[in-house]
Amino acid sequence: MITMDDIVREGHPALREKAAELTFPLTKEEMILANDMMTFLKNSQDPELSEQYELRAGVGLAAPQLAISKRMIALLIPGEYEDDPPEIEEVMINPKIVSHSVEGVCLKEGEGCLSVDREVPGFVVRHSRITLTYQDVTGKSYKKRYKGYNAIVIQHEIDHLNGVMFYDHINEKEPFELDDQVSVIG
Ligand SMILES: Cc1nc(NNC(=O)[C@H](CC2CCCC2)CN(O)CO)c(F)c(N2CCN3CCOC[C@@H]3C2)n1
Ligand code: NI
Repeated sequence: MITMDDIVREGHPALREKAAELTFPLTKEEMILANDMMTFLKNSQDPELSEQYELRAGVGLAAPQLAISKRMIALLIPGEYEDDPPEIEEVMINPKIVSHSVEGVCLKEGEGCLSVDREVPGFVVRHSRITLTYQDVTGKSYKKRYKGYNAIVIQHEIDHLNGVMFYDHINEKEPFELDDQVSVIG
């Protein structure tokens, strides 16, 4: 199982590389990786297991964070209420933002990253609405639209596939500067 020991931290070259597209059918190893990434997110959101294995909670994970430079991300975004089904529970292969809004959005508390062992204060402004194409582990293609919190998480993960860290987006001089095209959520 994936633990925090498997997640590389800033300074590791994999976090600054452009990851390679996957081809289909996926290898057995790639299928196992997809499954292990989703299992990590589930474990990290489980109060007992996250404590037992000392996991930091995550709603997303990208393969480069495991030093695997492939375009694969896992998303496990809970529903609004305790017993709701997850908002997103998906492993996306070769995800691509094909269009996006002019308007921006950011999380009120800023962002963190499982590969960054420090707080980096500041607004991380992202597209508030995105249209995404991706494939699932069987190779089936999708084209979907996401907005708000879901769009933020997806963009954070796709950034990892392009060697971008969340703090690259923070305005160093004015970390909490906002223009009127940006809404603050969360
Ligand atoms: C927002 C949030 N970020 C958490 N961690 N950071 C991450 O997921 C990083 C990715 C996120 C950072 C900002 C946008 C994407 C991981 N990243 O580095 C991968 O690239 C959380 F854990 C979390 N939640 C809310 C839901 N809760 C359900 C119950 O379990 C606890 C969980 C806590 N919300
Ligand atoms: Ni991250």
